[in-house]
Amino acid sequence: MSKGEFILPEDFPQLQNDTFLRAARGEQTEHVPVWCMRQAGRYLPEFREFRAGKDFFETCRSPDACCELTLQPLRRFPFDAAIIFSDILVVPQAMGMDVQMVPGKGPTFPEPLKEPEDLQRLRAKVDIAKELGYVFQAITLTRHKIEGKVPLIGFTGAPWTLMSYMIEGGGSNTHSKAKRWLYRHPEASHMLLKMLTDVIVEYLLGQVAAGAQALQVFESHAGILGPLEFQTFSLPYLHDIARHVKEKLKEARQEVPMIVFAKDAHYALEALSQSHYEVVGLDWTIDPRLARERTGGKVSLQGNMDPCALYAPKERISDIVKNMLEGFGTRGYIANLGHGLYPDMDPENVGAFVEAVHQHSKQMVKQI
Ligand SMILES: Cc1c2[nH]c(c1CCC(=O)O)Cc1[nH]c(c(CCC(=O)O)c1C)Cc1[nH]c(c(CCC(=O)O)c1C)Cc1[nH]c(c(C)c1CCC(=O)O)C2
Repeated sequence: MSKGEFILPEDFPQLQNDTFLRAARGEQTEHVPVWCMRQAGRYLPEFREFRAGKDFFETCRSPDACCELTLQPLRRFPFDAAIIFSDILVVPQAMGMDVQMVPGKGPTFPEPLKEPEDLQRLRAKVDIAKELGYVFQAITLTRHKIEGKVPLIGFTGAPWTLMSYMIEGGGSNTHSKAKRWLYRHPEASHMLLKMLTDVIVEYLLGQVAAGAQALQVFESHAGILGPLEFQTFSLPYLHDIARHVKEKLKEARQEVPMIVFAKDAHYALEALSQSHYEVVGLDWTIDPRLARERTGGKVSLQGNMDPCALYAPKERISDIVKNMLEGFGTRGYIANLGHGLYPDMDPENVGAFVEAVHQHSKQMVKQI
């Protein structure tokens, strides 16, 4: 696929269930759509079996494997959307950094960025089609193989979250190495965030050209910033991403809803609801009614059941879901967890969550 060449929607099987897309646009649907972050993941025995003995990023680079892993959860549960199997750390790889997934430890950068001079190690101009073409191929293949059952979501990490990984070199409790840059090297920090933003915009446009029907931007490390730091080092870049992606899509007469998930960013709810994203994703620490109030009906909301509620017995899950639905209401709402599924979660309880969302929301819609 050459740059700027758009595959026409009619090339793909027709979409049969558009509840997710309609809810993202703020419309009333017959039932509340539901999907789960990390729905393609280790809680599924078939996922563990398929991934066994294979390197994580090798798997990410195989379009066939990504397609299979994306489809696995759909064979079990009536999810209303699929998310392409990949990882946010393919972007730092595309910029020239080595990233490995170490079993039991998680993502690891053998040579993280230490000082501003290290920015010179990054590719100044990234050939997105060359470096990340495998993700685009995975999306196109999956969009065909999904046979129009549900929409396919593409995604990226947000600049601050990626920057923090690139400097920390892996997971961290304090993120103090990355935050040190913000306080000590603000100019170099902005330089890096801008570089990431440029790559991310092209990457997301490539995903849409390849067939992604919605885009989610993961600012997973928002909560580690305070309000002022978020306003300075995260929000402007989240804005720029949505603005530039939408501008380009408009030129190509395409419309794709965008979701921003800034985990633990309570303080930024109002700002996020005015940041050009159709949907704001919420973690479980925010009360649904309060979130509606603070976002003032400007955006659709997505979330936000505590993933750990899936450890509860099924009847209790049903009650928790009912309560959540009553808090959010059924219009302009996409049910999800407040973060990803954990590997030790019981697939049966995930099924109970999905069923409870559909069942309770259908009842509620009938009573409107
Ligand atoms: C921070 C982050 C990463 N990756 C991602 C984020 C943002 C979301 C969040 O806040 O969790 C995003 C991501 N990672 C993965 C997906 C696939 C789609 C889906 O959600 O189903 C998505 C959307 C696959 C994956 N990415 C990863 C797995 C598990 C590892 C495996 O399959 O071997 C999956 C299914 C690995 C990964 N990748 C990353 C981490 C922290 C880990 C876990 C490491 C561990 O616990 O050992 C970085």
